[in-house]
Amino acid sequence: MAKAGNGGNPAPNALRRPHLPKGPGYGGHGGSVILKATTQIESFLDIPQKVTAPHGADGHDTRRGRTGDDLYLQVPLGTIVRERIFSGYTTEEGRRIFLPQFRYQFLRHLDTYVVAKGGIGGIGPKSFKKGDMRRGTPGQRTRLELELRVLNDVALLGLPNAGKTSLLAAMSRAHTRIGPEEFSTTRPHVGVICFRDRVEVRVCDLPGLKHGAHQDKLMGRRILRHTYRSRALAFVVNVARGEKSEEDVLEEVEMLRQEAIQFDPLNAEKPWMVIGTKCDMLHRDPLFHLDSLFYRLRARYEDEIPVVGTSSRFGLGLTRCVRTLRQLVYPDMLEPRYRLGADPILKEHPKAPHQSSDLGDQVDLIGEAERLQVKQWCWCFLVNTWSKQDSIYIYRYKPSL
Ligand SMILES: Nc1nc2c(ncn2[C@@H]2O[C@H](COP(=O)(O)OP(=O)(O)OP(=O)(O)O)[C@@H](O)[C@H]2O)c(=O)[nH]1
Ligand SMILES: [Mg+2]
Repeated sequence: MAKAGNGGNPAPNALRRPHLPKGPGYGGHGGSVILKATTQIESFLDIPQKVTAPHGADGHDTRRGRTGDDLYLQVPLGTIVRERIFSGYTTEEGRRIFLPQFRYQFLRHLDTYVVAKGGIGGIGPKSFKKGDMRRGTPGQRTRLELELRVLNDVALLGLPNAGKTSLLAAMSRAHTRIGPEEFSTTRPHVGVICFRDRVEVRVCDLPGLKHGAHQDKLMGRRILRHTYRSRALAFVVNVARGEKSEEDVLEEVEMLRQEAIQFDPLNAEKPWMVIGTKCDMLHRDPLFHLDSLFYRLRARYEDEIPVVGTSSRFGLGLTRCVRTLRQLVYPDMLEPRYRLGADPILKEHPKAPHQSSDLGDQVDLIGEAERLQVKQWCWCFLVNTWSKQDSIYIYRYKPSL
C-alpha cells in the first residue's frame, strides 16, 4: 500500500503586494512515492507493507509551505509492478476482491517509476479575483503488488541438495549458504561470471525443485517464475548416485525439464544443458552415470545436448562448464580463442622492415592479418608503428641467440 503526501493548504489571509518579497502563502506539494531499481539489493525483504510519503506543509504568512520530500523505495532489477484494483465484488466472508493490473517492469539500473503522485499544494486567495482559495489536493493512494523475476541469463534448476549453490559459488563470487540438508537455499541468488573480453553471464541459483513443482508444490511456481527471463536453462544433477543408483539420472533431467516446460511452454524453446556435479566421489560411479547420460541424451534428442561433469569441491570441469554456459547464451559470439582466421591474409607491405633490429635479431614480416592471432603468442609478435587502423601487421621475431 503506497500513499503519497497531501498538498498543503494555503495561508488564508496572505497578501501579495509588490513590496512584499515572498509569494502569497501557497501550500507545499506533497511527496510522491517512487520505486527505483537497483542492482544493490536482490529481494523485497526491506520493503515495508505500508509506505506513506510526507505531506506538503501549509502556507505560512507570505511564505510557501515546505514541499514534502519524495519517498524512494529501492527494488531489485527484474521487479514487476502491478496495481491491485477493486473488482466491485466481495467474497462470502465480505472481503473485497482485488484484481492485479500490470503497471511497469524494471529492467535497467536506476530506473524509476512513480507509483503514487503527491498532492498539489493549495493556491492562496489573492491569486483569484473572487478572493477564494484552492485547498491542497490529496495524494494518490494505491495498492500495489510486486513480483520479482530475477534478471539472469542462465537458471540453475535441480533437485534439492544437487549442489547448485556450491557450483555457483565455485564459478562466481556469489556466496550463500551451502549445507548438507535439503532446501538450504530459500531465495534466488545471482552470480555474475565475467569473461576476459568483458562478456558477462548472469547465473541464477534457485531453491531445489521436486516433482509437481509446476502445480506450486513446495513453492515450485514461485521458484520457476525466475526462469521467465533466462535465456538458457542448466539442469543440475548429482551424478554421484551411490545408494540412490536405482533412480535414473536421465529420468531426473527429464522430470526437471518437463516441470519447467509445464510451468511455461516457452521454456521448451530455450537452449539447455546438463551439469553433473560431485564427480569427485569416485566410489559412487559418477563418471559412469555421466557417460550414460550423455549417450542416452544424444540418442533421444537429435542435436547434441551439452553434458558437463564438474566437482565444485575440487574445481574440476568448471572452465568447460563456464564455456558451455557462455556458448548457450551467446551462440554467435565465440571466444577470442576460436575467433581466429585459420590463415591470416598474407599481403606484402612496401615498408616492411626486412632488416635486422638494433639487437641484431632478425625480424620478418609474415603478413597482414585482419584479426590478431592470439593463438600463436609463443612467437613474439610485434605490431609495427605504421599499422593501418583496420589491419595489423604481424612480424615474426627471432631472437639472435
Ligand atoms: N563431494 C562433493 N560434495 C559436494 C559438491 N558440491 C556440493 N557438495 C555437497 O553437497 C551438499 C549440498 O550442496 P548445496 O550446494 O547446498 O546444494 P543445493 O543444490 O544448493 O541444495 P539446496 O539449496 O538445498 O537445494 C553440501 O553438503 C556440499 O558440501 C562436490 O562437488 N563434491
Ligand atoms: Mg542451494
